[in-house]
Amino acid sequence: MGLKDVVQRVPTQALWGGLLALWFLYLICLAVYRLNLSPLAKFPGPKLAGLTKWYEFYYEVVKRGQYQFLINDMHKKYESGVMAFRTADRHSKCPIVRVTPFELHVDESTFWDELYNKHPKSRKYDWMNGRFGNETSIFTTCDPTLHRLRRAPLNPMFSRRSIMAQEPTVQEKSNYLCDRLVEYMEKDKFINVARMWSSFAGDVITRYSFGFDDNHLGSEDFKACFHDAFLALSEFGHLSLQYPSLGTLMAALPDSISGAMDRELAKLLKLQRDFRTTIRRIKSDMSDPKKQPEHPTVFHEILRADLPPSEKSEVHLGHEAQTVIGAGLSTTAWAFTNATFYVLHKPEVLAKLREELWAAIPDINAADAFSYPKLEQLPYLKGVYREGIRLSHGVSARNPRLIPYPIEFNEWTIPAHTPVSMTIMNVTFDPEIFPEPNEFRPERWMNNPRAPDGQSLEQYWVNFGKGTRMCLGINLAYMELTLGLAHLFRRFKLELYETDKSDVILAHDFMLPAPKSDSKGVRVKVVGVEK
Ligand code: HEM
Repeated sequence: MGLKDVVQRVPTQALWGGLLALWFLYLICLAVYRLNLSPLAKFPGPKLAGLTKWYEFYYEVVKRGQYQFLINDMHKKYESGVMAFRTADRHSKCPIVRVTPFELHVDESTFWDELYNKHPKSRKYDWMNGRFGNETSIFTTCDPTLHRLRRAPLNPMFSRRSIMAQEPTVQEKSNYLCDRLVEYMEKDKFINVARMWSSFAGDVITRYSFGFDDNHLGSEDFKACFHDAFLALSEFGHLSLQYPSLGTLMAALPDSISGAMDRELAKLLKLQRDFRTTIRRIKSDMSDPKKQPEHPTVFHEILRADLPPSEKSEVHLGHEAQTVIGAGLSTTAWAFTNATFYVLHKPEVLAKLREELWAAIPDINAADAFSYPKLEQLPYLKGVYREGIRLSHGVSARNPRLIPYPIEFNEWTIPAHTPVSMTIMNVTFDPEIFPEPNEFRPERWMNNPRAPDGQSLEQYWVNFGKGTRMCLGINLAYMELTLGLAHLFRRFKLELYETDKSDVILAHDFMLPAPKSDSKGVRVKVVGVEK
């Protein structure tokens, strides 16, 4: 009698009962393994987090981007035992906790350099990189060798020298933004600041990527921008991390159905298709000298680079376009929004900024009035945009790395290949390094400041990441923020309109930071033009 005969003779009910029992047995063994036998079982943290990823699911998906806040609480709640190298206040804090069955999280600012800078062979965490539907881009490529290959043609396009050549575009967009502000003043209408800066940053990076832009700055109330669409995508990311096929499913749905489900997400899905169409067009135009852009663009250069054909496919370059444009737009616009809000919220900051800008730009019509080489030297302006970036976080989510050998951390040995994450805000809001971290204080960046351990404060300037995976667009971000803020505050008098701190403070971590969900946005009115 074969297995088939045995199965046929067993009553169906008993068969299902047996399968269920086996499944329960499997779950019990899994629980025993995860809580007692796994190499991570010795690390502190809630039992539920060590048992199942449903714990994270609940806080990220159901409670909408709350897990990072809970992780911060875990560090306060759990005792690590031996701890003795920071101030007394920190001794009670456990710097390492287990946040899922497979991942550890560290909250110890001095460890940032170790995790992100000292192990070039570390990889990103595959599980975390499927959330945006752009899994072959440089941001989501986990393997360090493949990442190096993909990043190599992009690095020269974002060097300081190449970005200096983009100044005319940033000046043109800044001037256009100012023309639009006059329009709003004449109509006495408020402006949604995040959408305005999103249009600005989006037009700049799209122009540099492809040689044209969609003129979001010219759209009514800046509504054409992708601010809300990228936020919708990043919230959806929490769900598609747990169920990766959902992203593929959404992308396969007709626009009418995805649009009915989530208008902003549907806009983003359409954008993904538009990116592929643009890449296809650039590719087919490559051999026609009449169809070449006047200035080098990111994607023309990648297509000219000596790379394997797979690295020039429409799908891969579509992913790369989504990354470059999405990363260039959302983070920069939110830093701008925070800087704009806090400058207007703190009269003493506005006064100091105005004093510096008026001294540097006595005549706004002079040929070099807003020249970048001049304005990038202004220390207070630099402090303003740095605080805008710091308080806006850049990326609010934890960012894991897997190191291919065991590493030591305090009294702990972290096993090889364990996903270990840290979170930018834990460093940039560390009160020992950034006293009164919630305060917008441009002065903290002036006169070569030092951290309490004697190191330059630059060591803890981690909003752009560190090491080989550090932000590609840092030079462009600095130029946009310097010029955009200088034009805005030198040329206009502005007032906040029905806006307070709760419109910028982080309330949801969707990987991109988001304020309270009923925020109407940071809004301003233009109340005067400066001469
Ligand atoms: C204030 C503005 C910005 C902030 C705070 C910021 C922050 C970051 C952070 C934290 C990362 C992740 C680093 C890591 O994984 O360790 C990153 C990566 C990246 N950023 Fe930015 N970014 C900004 C502006 C820009 C701009 C303007 C661009 C335009 C090209 C850009 C393009 C990228 C790209 C392509 C990556 C992926 C790099 C890689 O994995 O190799 N970012 N950025």
